[in-house]
Amino acid sequence: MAVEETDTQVIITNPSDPNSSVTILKYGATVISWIYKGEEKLWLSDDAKLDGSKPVRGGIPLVFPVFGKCKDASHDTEPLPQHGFARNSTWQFLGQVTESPCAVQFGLGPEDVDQELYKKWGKGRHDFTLVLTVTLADDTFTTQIEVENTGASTFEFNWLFHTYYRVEDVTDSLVTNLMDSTCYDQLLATTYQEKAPMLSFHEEFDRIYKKVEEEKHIQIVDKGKVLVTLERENLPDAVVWNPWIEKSKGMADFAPKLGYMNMLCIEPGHVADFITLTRGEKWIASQKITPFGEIRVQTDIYSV
Ligand SMILES: O=P(O)(O)OC[C@H]1O[C@@H](O)[C@H](O)[C@@H](O)[C@@H]1O
Repeated sequence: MAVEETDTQVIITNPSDPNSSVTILKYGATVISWIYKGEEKLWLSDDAKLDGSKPVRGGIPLVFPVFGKCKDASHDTEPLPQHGFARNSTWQFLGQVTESPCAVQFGLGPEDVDQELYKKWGKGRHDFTLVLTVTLADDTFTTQIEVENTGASTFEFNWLFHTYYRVEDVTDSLVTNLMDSTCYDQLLATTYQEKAPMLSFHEEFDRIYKKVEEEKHIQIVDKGKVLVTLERENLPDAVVWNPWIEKSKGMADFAPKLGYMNMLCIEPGHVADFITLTRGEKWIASQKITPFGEIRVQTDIYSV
């Protein structure tokens, strides 16, 4: 069977390759595993809580309606906790939508969110439907989100696929095609133009790359081999994050303690500013991940 549902999760197996699968936890509609040809591609902490007691440390947590903690006291999302409420709500499994490639959907509405938490967003007046579509094709894995404003009040939101990739050694990993983008370094609280043709990782890293052109495919490269080619639709910003030693030590659900060496987050989103949806409007965005590729150098000046 290509799609198997248990009380807590949904597993998709590629009918043409039993060694390729995706596991999605209903809690947060969090993808917790993507195995391609027998190899796990996502990082999941050994101490990640999968029982709904806190957002999952690893996989692909979903960030909505706010990225980080909103610092603007007058904004609707300001009372919400870091990264909003989608990652810590149990989504409804809507079923399989296509057979080949195999795709499943999950839905979230205000009724699925802890009411105390939900009311922190615009005093509970925003009505919305989120539909997540997870598609496992032979050589690609796609997560797509549709946000619909089903209420009378206009709302503003951020979206982010907080994707944790598994890497062998992060100090050997390079990230391409962010050169020339405007970057906000969250650790230094400064904005500058990225000049490095490839990013490398030797200390804590927490940056938001803004308005990265859709034609640019962000890649993770390890010793000349492309581990990930990431295509984005409607997701102009990309957060690149590694907590390194001290920060990961401070996270109770982060294990093993040297796990920061084996993970790298590349998080496509719309976070540098808010998306506005008026009554009845829909917004759709997706990330498509290919676990290989040719190295492509795409700068603002030339593309190979
Ligand atoms: O611990 P959390 O809430 O899952 O957040 C993890 C990280 O998520 C990243 O997206 C942020 O840029 C970091 O600043 C943050 O530390």
